[in-house]
Amino acid sequence: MKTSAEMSGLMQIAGEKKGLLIVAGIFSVVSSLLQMAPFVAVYKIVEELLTHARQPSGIDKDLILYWGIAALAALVAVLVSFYISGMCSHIAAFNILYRLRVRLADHVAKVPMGYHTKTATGELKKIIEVSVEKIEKFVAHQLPDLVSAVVIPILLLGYLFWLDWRMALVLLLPIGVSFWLQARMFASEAGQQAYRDFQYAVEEMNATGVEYVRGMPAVKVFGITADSFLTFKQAVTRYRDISLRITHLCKVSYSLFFVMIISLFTFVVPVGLLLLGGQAGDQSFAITFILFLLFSPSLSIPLLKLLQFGGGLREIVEGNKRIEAVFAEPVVAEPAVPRVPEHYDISFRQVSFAYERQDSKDYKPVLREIDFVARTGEMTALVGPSGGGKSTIASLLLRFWDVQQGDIAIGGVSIRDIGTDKLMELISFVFQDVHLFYDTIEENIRMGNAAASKEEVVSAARAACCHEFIEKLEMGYDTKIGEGGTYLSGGEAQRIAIARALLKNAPILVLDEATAYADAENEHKIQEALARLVQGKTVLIIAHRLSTIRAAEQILVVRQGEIVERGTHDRLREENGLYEQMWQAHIRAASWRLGASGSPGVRASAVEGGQRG
Ligand SMILES: Nc1ncnc2c1ncn2[C@@H]1O[C@H](COP(=O)(O)OP(=O)(O)OP(=O)(O)O)[C@@H](O)[C@H]1O
Repeated sequence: MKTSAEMSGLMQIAGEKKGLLIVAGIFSVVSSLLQMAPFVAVYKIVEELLTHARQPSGIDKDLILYWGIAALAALVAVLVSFYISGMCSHIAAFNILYRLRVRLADHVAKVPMGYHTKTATGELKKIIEVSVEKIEKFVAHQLPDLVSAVVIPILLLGYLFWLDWRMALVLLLPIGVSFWLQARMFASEAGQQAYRDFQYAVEEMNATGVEYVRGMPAVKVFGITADSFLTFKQAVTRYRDISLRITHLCKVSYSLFFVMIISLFTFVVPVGLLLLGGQAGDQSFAITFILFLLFSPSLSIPLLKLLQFGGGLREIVEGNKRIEAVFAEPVVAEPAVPRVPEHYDISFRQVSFAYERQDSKDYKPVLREIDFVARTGEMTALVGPSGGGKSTIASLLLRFWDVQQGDIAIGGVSIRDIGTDKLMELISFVFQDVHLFYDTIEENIRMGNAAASKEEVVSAARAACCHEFIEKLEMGYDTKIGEGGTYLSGGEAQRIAIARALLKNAPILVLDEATAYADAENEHKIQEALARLVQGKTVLIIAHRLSTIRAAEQILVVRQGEIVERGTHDRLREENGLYEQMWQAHIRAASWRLGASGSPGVRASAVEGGQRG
C-alpha cells in the first residue's frame, strides 16, 4: 500500500532538484538534435559528389566546405550542450544522493529499535549504499542517455522515412521484433519473478556476508569456514543459481535482439536492390540507398543503449521500492505538543511489554506489571537472573520500544508526551557494550555534548579516570579509534563512555553493567568516576556485581519479567529470599575467584565487603 511517507522519500527529494533536471533534459535533447547535423552534412556532401561524379569539375566546393564547417560547428555545440547537460544532471544527482542518504539515516535513527533487530545490518547497508548509488547512475547518466537514446532513433528514422519510406519501413521491422522479444521476456511472470529473486539473492548474500565478517571471532574460534557457515553458503549458492536462471531466460531473446540490431543494414540491402532494379538509372535513389546503408548502423548504438537502460531501470525500480519501504517504516510517534518535565523522578506504572505484537505467533511477554518509582538523587538498582528483563526495562525508558500496557513517566509526564530529542537530552546511558565510533578519542567523548570545549572534554576524561591512558597514546586525544591498531580494552572503553556521560551531564543516568569489563584496579577507578557522575541525579543501574550497588536506596529484584523483591540491601538480606541467595552466591564467587588469583589485597577487600554486608 502506498503511503505519503513512501512517496515522500525519493520523489520529494528528486522534485527538489526538478529545475536542474529539466535543464539537463533540455540540453540533452539539444545535444541529440545537433548530433543529427553531421548526418545531414554527409547526405548533402555525398549527394553533391555523386551528382557530379562524371564531371568532378562541376562539384560545388563551397557547398562541401559549408556542410563540413556546419558539421564541425554542430559537433562543438554537441560537446557544449552535452557538458551542460552532464554537469546539471551530476549536480542534481549528487544532491539527491546526499539528501536521500541523510534522510534515510535520520529516518532509521527514528524508527523503534524493533526495526533494527528484525532487519539485518547488511540489508540496511545495501539499501543506504548500493540502492542509493544506483539513483546517481540513473539521474546523472541514464536520464540524459535515455533522452538521446529515444530522440536520436526517432529523428533518424523520421529523416530516413522522409528520404524513402519503403526502406525505412523495412528498418522498422527488425527493430520492432527485437524490442517486442525483449519486452515479452521482461514482462513475463518468469522474468519478473527471476528479477525479484535476483534482488533478494543479492540482499541475502550481502546480509549474511556482513554477519560472517562481524562474527569473525566466533568464526575463528569454532573453525567455521565459508563452506560450513551454512547461511552464507546457501546465500552464495542461491545467487549463483538465480544468475544462471536469468542467463538462460535471457539468452535467446537477447541474442536475437543483439544480432538484429547490429545488422540492420542487412535488412535494407535486398529491398534497396529490388527497388533499385525497378528504378534503373535513378541517381537520386542510388544516393538515398547509399545513405541508408551508411545510416542504418548509426541506429544500433542508441537502440542498444535503450536496452541497457531497460535493465538499469529495473534495478532502480527494485532499489527504490526498498528505499521507500524504509521510509514507510513508522517512526516513534512524537507528541503534538511536547511537554517538559519539571523534576526527574522516573515512574513505571503497571508496565507490561512483549517484543512481538500481540497478534504475532511469537508473542511472549517479557515484562509483567512492572511498577516502581526511581527518585531524584537516589540510586535504583535492577538485579536478578540473566534474561529476567533488566535491560528491557532500561531500554523502554529510552523509548527504544513503546510499552503495550501501563505507562512510563519522568517528573509525572508520560515519556510519550516528551519529544524524543528532549527525552534523549534528559538521559545519559552507559551501555553494557560500549560503542566507540571510528573517530578520535576527543570526538568520541564530545558526543556527550557537541558544544563542549577541549578543556571540558579533558576534564570529563580526568573525572572518568581515563585521561592518564589517553595521554600515554602517541596521538593523545587525537588518536583515531580503530586506526593503526589502536583499540581500547573493555575497561578503557567503559571509562570513555563514562566521560561521555559526564560531559552530557543529564539529570537521569542509566548504567548497564558499567563495570562489566573492569579488573579490580579499574573497577575502583570506575567506581570513583561513577561516584562523581551520579551526584544529584536519578540513577537507574543494572548490576551483576552486587557489591557495586549495596549503597543503592532501592534495589529491585527482577525475575522472569516481574519485580519479585524490593528494598535496600539490608532489608532484602533480612527477607532471606532470592536477593540473599544471589548475595551469597556473589560472595562465594568473589572469594573463590580472588582466592584462586592469589591476590591477598583484593581478597581482603572482597571478604571485608562480604562481612560488612
Ligand atoms: N530485541 C529483542 N527481541 C526479542 N526478544 C528480546 C530482545 N531483547 C531481549 N529479548 C528477550 O527478553 C528477555 C529479557 O531480556 P533482557 O536482556 O531484558 O534480560 P536481562 O535481565 O537484562 O538479561 P542479562 O542480565 O543477561 O543482560 C529475554 O528472554 C530475551 O531473550
